[in-house]
Amino acid sequence: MSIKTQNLTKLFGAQKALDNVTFEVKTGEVVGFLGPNGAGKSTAMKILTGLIPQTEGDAWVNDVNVREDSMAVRKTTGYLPENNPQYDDMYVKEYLNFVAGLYKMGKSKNERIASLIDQVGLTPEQHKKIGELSKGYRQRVGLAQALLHDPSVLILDEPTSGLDPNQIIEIRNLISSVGKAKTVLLSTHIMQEVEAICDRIVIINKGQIVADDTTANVKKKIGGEQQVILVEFNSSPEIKRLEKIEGVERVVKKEGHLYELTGARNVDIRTNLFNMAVKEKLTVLSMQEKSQTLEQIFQELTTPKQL
Ligand SMILES: Nc1ncnc2c1ncn2[C@@H]1O[C@H](COP(=O)(O)OP(=O)(O)OP(=O)(O)O)[C@@H](O)[C@H]1O
Repeated sequence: MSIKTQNLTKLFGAQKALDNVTFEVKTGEVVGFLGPNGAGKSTAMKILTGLIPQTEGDAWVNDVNVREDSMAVRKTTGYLPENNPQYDDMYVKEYLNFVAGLYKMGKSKNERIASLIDQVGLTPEQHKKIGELSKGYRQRVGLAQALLHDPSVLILDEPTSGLDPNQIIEIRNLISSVGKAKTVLLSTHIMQEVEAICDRIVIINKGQIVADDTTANVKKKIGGEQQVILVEFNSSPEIKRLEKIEGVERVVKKEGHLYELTGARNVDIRTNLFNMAVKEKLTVLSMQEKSQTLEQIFQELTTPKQL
């Protein structure tokens, strides 16, 4: 197991930023850490990288207890903090050299820096001062800094926040490619990001884990009780006729001759719908099951239910 937390709790004064948080990231996995603002993502990441201590519970990176040996953890962990603080007056290479010095990287560092500058796409901007770089390029410097000592574990706090759509895709591709050989825990608010690059998601809300599974399983579990069928006819039958189909609980007419039928999953609505269409001489042009998006699931798990 590359990352493990057990009953991790963090109090800031009276506020519980983390409340008994237990999760694991297996070696080689890319896991998305999701949650609304203030959910506790950055706090958990700071504890995992040894920046702040937990109040209770334990955290391990590569089987090393973070509280017991945070220096050993730092050697095998690359961390991109949320605000990616860097020295604006330093040149890109100068900064990476400085970080390499902190890791006591020795002579190999020049070669490593040159290859990372290429890998993260910093080549055209490598001669600039960090303060002169756009947000996307600053983020690349942050990633290069996190990758410099070739860590086996990467902890990335909102790596694509504030980037334009092209930069988001570039940084995502970069994470995907470096993620092939590393264990990655990345926090994000962007659901597509999780679907695009993560093997699994851990969703946290108000300091507590509310989901921990593969994206597909989370979708199945949360959106699993109901099925939604989109059906298009070549005419517009009355809603009442569709409501009579066995298993259908709700019908919503969409644009044109398109309808959305919702019902319990234990009845095969599609077969019943098809049989009814044949019987009533309705022509079905298309029929498909609509899957719940990760956004809807995230909303369901992290917003208080209306009474
Ligand atoms: N140093 C601190 N002192 C006091 N409260 C803090 C401190 N750091 C974090 N908190 C509080 O802990 C809670 C969790 O914050 P955290 O930054 O971990 O959330 P997050 O999930 O990373 O949010 P975001 O998505 O907005 O970055 C918040 O309510 C925050 O205000």
